[in-house]
Amino acid sequence: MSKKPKQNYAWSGRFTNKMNEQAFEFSKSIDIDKKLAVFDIEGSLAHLKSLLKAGIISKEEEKSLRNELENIKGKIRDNSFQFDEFEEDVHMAIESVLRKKFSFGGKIHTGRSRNDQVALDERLYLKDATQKIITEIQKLNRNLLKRAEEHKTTIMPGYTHLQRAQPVLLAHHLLAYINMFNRDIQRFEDAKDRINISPLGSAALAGTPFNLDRHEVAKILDFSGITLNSIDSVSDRDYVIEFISNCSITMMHLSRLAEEFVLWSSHEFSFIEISDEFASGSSIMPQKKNPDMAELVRGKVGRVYGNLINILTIMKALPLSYNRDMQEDKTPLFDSFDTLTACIRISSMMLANCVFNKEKLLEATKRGFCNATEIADYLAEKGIPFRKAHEICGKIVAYCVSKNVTLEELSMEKYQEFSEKFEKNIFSRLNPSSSIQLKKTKGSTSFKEVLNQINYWKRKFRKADEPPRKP
Ligand SMILES: N/C(=N\CCC[C@H](N)C(=O)O)N[C@@H](CC(=O)O)C(=O)O
Repeated sequence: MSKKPKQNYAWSGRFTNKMNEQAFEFSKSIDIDKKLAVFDIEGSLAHLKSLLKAGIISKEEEKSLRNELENIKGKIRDNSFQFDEFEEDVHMAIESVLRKKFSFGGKIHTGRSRNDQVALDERLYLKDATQKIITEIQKLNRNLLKRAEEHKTTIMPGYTHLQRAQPVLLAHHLLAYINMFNRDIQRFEDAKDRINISPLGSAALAGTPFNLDRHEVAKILDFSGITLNSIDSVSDRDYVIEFISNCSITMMHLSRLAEEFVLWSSHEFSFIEISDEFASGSSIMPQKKNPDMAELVRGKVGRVYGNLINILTIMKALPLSYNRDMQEDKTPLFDSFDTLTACIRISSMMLANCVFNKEKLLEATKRGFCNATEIADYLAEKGIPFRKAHEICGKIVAYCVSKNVTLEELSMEKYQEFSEKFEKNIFSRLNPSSSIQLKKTKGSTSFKEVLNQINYWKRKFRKADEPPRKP
């Protein structure tokens, strides 16, 4: 005997039969969108005020509904609220409590549709999520700055094409990440302008004949304004796309850091030792210490990129305005937030707890001809056109490769065979520390410039920590 689903229909007037059980299971979203419950209630509380002002509900009705909504909110917060699994979604689940409790409970949905309601809930969720992500990135950047300051004189090879290129300061390398993550913060900040607009009052798509003060509702919910077009209000999911797109860029940056953790912790590099707390072992090979956290961060990028393609595909070619397809936006949205938050936190902890192997980092600058550009620059300073200087230096490197020696090991006579411009001071120039010291351009790896960069970020972070000035 087939089990009849107990569905609570808001549209029972129009329908003779209940929905097929499997169709109901297929289409309900309560298990996913209950994450929006607290935001849904905030929206309903603001809507109540608007209904009261428009004379649609009485003061007493407003009070009873408000108290019940606060009661549900409290239960949701302490996890004791029982979502009715026979309701289709979070909006219905909360509204039905009011409908069941009060004869006037259904008045709450006057001048409102789930179409503007869900857009509102998502925008409220995103206001919160965006600020949380920004805070997590700020913490990561502070950890990066701390490590950079500890290593403001630690020298390492800088790479291009993953080939040793020129000596740089480890601090400089870490500061590069601060710049990347700071741009991520700027992107999330910038998106706030487009999130922070209230769609409530747009109703299903056409607006409502009830005299609802949309600005008042926006003010109560701390939005900076209202959406301009009711059709766009319920059709739009750009804010979800933009958020996941911003998450994807941050994940991409995290994946680059993760990749360097994986490479640098390998025996071949031995630049860092990942703390035991953030590594794992092998069930068979006793010697192994695997950088699993970094690999997982690298791997989870796929989820967030997938979420971006998911939401872009959901929205592609959808006719205006609301379509049920859009219900599918919650999974990629929530997953992107959860995944990114977890990845930032673990990366930050791993970074804070790893040990940089200063000796190995320096040693690596001494092999691989990291100092070859110094020779070309030296000759160019002596008036030889850089192209020619490059060629001379290239020949010296080729000679060293054939003899299996370093640039430091060549004699003065040998240098002069390649160019009479060489003088004794070439040898001090080959030292990685002087290569760093001699850099003059702003933003370069010189000790002075790196210190300037450290101080720049310190000032910036200090300023961000100051309490906002009262107007
Ligand atoms: N079914 C519907 N909207 C549901 C929005 C909520 C849904 N769970 C979602 O997350 O998208 N649209 C109806 C209006 C309504 O139910 O309020 C329509 O336009 O005909």
